[in-house]
Amino acid sequence: MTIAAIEAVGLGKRYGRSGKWAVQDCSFRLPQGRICALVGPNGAGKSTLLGQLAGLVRPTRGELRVMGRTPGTAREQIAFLAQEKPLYPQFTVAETLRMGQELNPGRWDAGRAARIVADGGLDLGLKVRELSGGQRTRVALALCLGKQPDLLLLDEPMADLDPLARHQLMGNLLAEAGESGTSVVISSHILAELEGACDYLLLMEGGRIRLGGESEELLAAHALLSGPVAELDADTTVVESKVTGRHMTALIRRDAKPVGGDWEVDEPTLEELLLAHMRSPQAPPLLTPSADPRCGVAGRSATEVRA
Ligand SMILES: Nc1ncnc2c1ncn2[C@@H]1O[C@H](COP(=O)(O)OP(=O)(O)OP(=O)(O)O)[C@@H](O)[C@H]1O
Repeated sequence: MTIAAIEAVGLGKRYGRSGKWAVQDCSFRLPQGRICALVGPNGAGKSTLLGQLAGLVRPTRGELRVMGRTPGTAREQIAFLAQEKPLYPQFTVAETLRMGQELNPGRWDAGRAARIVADGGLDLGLKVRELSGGQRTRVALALCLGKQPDLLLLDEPMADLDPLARHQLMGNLLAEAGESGTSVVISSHILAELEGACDYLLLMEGGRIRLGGESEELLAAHALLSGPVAELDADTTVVESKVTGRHMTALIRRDAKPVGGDWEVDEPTLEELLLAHMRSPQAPPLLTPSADPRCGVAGRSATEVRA
């Protein structure tokens, strides 16, 4: 099997000796070249996991490999855009890019960094402190992509951008990552911006992975039923069901057998899938084979994971 961009087994992080676990028992793989959405409610553990992947937060437990190496020894292969987007306010945009070049000898792609800045119409002579939040995001992203990382980690990068700038920058990011085969993990609360942009998904909640794998496979592993109120088969895994008067809708895990009864059966949208899981913490976790570090064989259908 080729080396995964990320491989985590039993990963955990507890802040302080008696603090609560911010990340717990996380096991998953991210194959190389994927654009992975990392989603989950506030406090789910996304930033902590990204910090671990960047080699900035030491795991309390478990194993973590990035491109086959421990994150601390793979720093030159990783770029991390934290929520705070640390940049030197007194530097101009041009000086910031020069700093990127000097900090990344042998890896820096000046053309790519300049292109990202130019696409935003940014004046290279402006100081960082004179830029808007969205313009700073663009410069920070240029620094990350100019480094030509094998793994790009983005923690809510688009939060301070207007919808048009978000759309534009996401387009830039996907084009640049696609061209270079960079693996990307991007955390966001804006589900609409992830749909269509990401081909892989990790849903976290309470420090644990709830869903992991190819977005299309995860969607295909579920069915959205609607129809008159009726009993579902006892062996059906129901993620969420809602009754309104005599009408019922249910999101279920699909298995090999066809769905019986008089249901109208649809595939859920990504948003429906994620929201139903976030509202239903009792639903069992699900990893597709490519996301399961214990499953060396690709091509099998998604399997439920014992927590
Ligand atoms: N430095 C820290 N010290 C102590 N606890 C922390 C620290 N950082 C995070 N936590 C706790 O760890 C848990 C996970 O936080 P984290 O920031 O990783 O979640 P998140 O999913 O990124 O949240 P958000 O979507 O709000 O950014 C939370 O309960 C938080 O209070």
